[in-house]
Amino acid sequence: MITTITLNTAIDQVYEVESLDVGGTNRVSAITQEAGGKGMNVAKVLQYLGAEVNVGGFAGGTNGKKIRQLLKKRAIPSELISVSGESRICLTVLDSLNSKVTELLESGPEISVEEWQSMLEWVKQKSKIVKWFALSGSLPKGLPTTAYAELIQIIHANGAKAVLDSSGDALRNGIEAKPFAIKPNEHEIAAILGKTAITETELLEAGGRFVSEGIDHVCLTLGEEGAIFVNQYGYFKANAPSIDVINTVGSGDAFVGGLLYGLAQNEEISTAYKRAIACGSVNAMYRAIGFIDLGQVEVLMEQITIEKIKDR
Ligand SMILES: Nc1ncnc2c1ncn2[C@@H]1O[C@H](COP(=O)(O)OP(=O)(O)OP(=O)(O)O)[C@@H](O)[C@H]1O
Ligand SMILES: O=P(O)(O)OC[C@@]1(O)O[C@H](CO)[C@@H](O)[C@@H]1O
Repeated sequence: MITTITLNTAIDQVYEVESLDVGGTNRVSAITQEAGGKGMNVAKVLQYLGAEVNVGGFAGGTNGKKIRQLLKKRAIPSELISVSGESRICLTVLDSLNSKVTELLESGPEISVEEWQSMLEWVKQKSKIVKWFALSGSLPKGLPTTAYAELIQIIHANGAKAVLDSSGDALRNGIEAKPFAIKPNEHEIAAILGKTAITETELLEAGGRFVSEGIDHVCLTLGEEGAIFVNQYGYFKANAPSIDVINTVGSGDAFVGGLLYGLAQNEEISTAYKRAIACGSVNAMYRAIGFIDLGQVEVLMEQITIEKIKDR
């Protein structure tokens, strides 16, 4: 069993328009609606891969009710904690003519101290029986920036492992709790290092430092450029396959899904890395967020090469 936790769940709505006219009237040609927030996408991908998965997080109001319904429709078991605030809607607008993706993300509900305590207690109980966790996404208002660090400490205390995918202070503090794996993109790493841009050398240095500090797998995603991996055996670089891109939103989550699947199955690590990249790329080939086609994943895995840059 793998549990994904999304503290800021969402209804992910995707609108496709022919050519987005900012400030004008736009007619929507296609709509998809899904339970969203990063951990939900990780769970969808894990389910496609055939893993046993369940989801935790906060959900409130009519949007929270809808999120539960959407999960039920997909037969993804959910143990969301009810909150008094309203869960958010995240809107992605796909401009098909200009191949542009625009995201409009609500900030989500404010979480009370009591609601956060319920989450800590839930994770305490859950990590006694579940070995693998994905902790994904932004923190809703009301939570301390140490929220992921607190969850990781509880998960570790029970001998379970966590993969963290967040940004800003939540990522910086989460890294200090030494999760089993992290998956920042290059911009997220640059931001926590106080930079606006980052070179490959700086990325490698940061990855090496995180591994020295106790993180087993540092996975730095580079969009169409693939990913850099740092682990106890060295520094590696992998290409992303060449694809026809429709919507890259959720590719990072699909990557985490593929990685977690491989780690939980105790796969050869290079296979798990290739699966992660392939899942991210396949997600980008479809309009829906967190959709993968298993056959496509297998095909793309064959097109990925992992090259060792240097030893550690
Ligand atoms: N244009 C692309 N072509 C091929 N593969 C892609 C492309 N964009 C993303 N991917 C795949 O998805 C993986 C994750 O992408 P990316 O680095 O954009 O993650 P991210 O920024 O966390 O994404 P998001 O936050 O939108 O979920 C990449 O490592 C790559 O395998
Ligand atoms: O505000 P967060 O949690 O950082 O990101 C939210 C979000 O953009 O991330 C997913 C794509 O990765 C979408 O499902 C969702 O809308």
